[in-house]
Amino acid sequence: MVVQSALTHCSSIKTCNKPVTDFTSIPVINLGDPESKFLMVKACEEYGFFKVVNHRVPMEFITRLESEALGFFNLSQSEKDKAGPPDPFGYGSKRIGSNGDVGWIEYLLLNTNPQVLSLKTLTVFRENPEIFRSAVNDYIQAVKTMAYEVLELIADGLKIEPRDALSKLLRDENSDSCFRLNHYPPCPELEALSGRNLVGFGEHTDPQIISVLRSNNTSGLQICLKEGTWVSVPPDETSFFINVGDALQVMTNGRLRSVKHRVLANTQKSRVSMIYFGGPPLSEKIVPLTSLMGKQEESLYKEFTWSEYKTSAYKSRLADHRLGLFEKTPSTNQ
Ligand SMILES: C=C1C[C@]23C[C@@]1(O)CC[C@H]2[C@@]12CC[C@H](O)[C@@](C)(C(=O)O1)[C@H]2[C@@H]3C(=O)O
Ligand SMILES: O=C(O)CCC(=O)C(=O)O
Ligand SMILES: [Fe+2]
Repeated sequence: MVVQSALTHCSSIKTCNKPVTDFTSIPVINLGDPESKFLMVKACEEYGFFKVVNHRVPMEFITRLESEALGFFNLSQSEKDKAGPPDPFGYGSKRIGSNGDVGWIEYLLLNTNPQVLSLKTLTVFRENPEIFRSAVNDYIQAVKTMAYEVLELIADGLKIEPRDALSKLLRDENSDSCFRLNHYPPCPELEALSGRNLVGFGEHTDPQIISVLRSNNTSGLQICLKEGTWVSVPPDETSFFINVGDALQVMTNGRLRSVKHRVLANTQKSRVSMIYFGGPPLSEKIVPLTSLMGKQEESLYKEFTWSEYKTSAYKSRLADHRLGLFEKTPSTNQ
């Protein structure tokens, strides 16, 4: 994405006032800590968000994929466009989804099934598609393993039985998961003009069960706290950040909350992020887990399958409160 040509589209991309406080009290979970299951549940109840350290994902997988991603994003615009437009998989620039959202971003959206790694994507790597394919697959495999562990710890912490009630949905061969490589180029000109930041990825919640995010050392990610304050998440290239998604909120009958988040483009440095979105099979009914429900407790949500939710989500704009349509008593906040 060339800065000069992209600037001509700036008028449609939102800007944001910069000063937002740092999220200094971010819950940091060490996967080796015997207390981690309780700390995770507390973090998911309070924020729907936490940082994972001691994750056992080899740093080599992370750096290899980051360098492959940069290799792709540094190609000429016409080369990158051969891997687009996203349908939803493939290369996209500025447009996010198909309902009018735009941001200061370019990205590759991929299917996590190694067999289905989009042919369009591979066309860009004519010279050596296997290098890119194996970097993506090694990374996704390692991150999936960590996501299963995180979901099993959350199930333990919530006393859900069996403990794989959540993780089995991601382990399923029909799991509807996806993977995203995001690149937010710096935009120094804009700051000079207005002292504001361009929105890279507008505010939203992730529709799936859980998202596992890793970025380089460039700031930009912000989350929205319960009372509506936005805080900046200090970047940490050696750790992962976990987002609770809408489906997990429903499966816990609102006990864990899906976190509203957004990314602001940095004026000086480019940000590269990689996110695994763990979703259930399309046919899965998304309902509160019985072992979590009190005797008289009723579901806060109407019954729906992941396929129904996904169809509805993909018709929505980023900032829409997607779960609203499925709440028995529509909420006013969010
Ligand atoms: C505007 C949109 C982009 C999105 C599909 C949607 O219509 C609403 C949800 C968006 C989101 C957010 C999390 C993930 O980045 C994503 C891949 C997803 O599953 O839901 C994106 C969708 C997208 O970029 O296509
Ligand atoms: O790029 C990031 O850091 C987060 C992007 C995001 O929220 C998403 O792709 O859903
Ligand atoms: Fe997201």
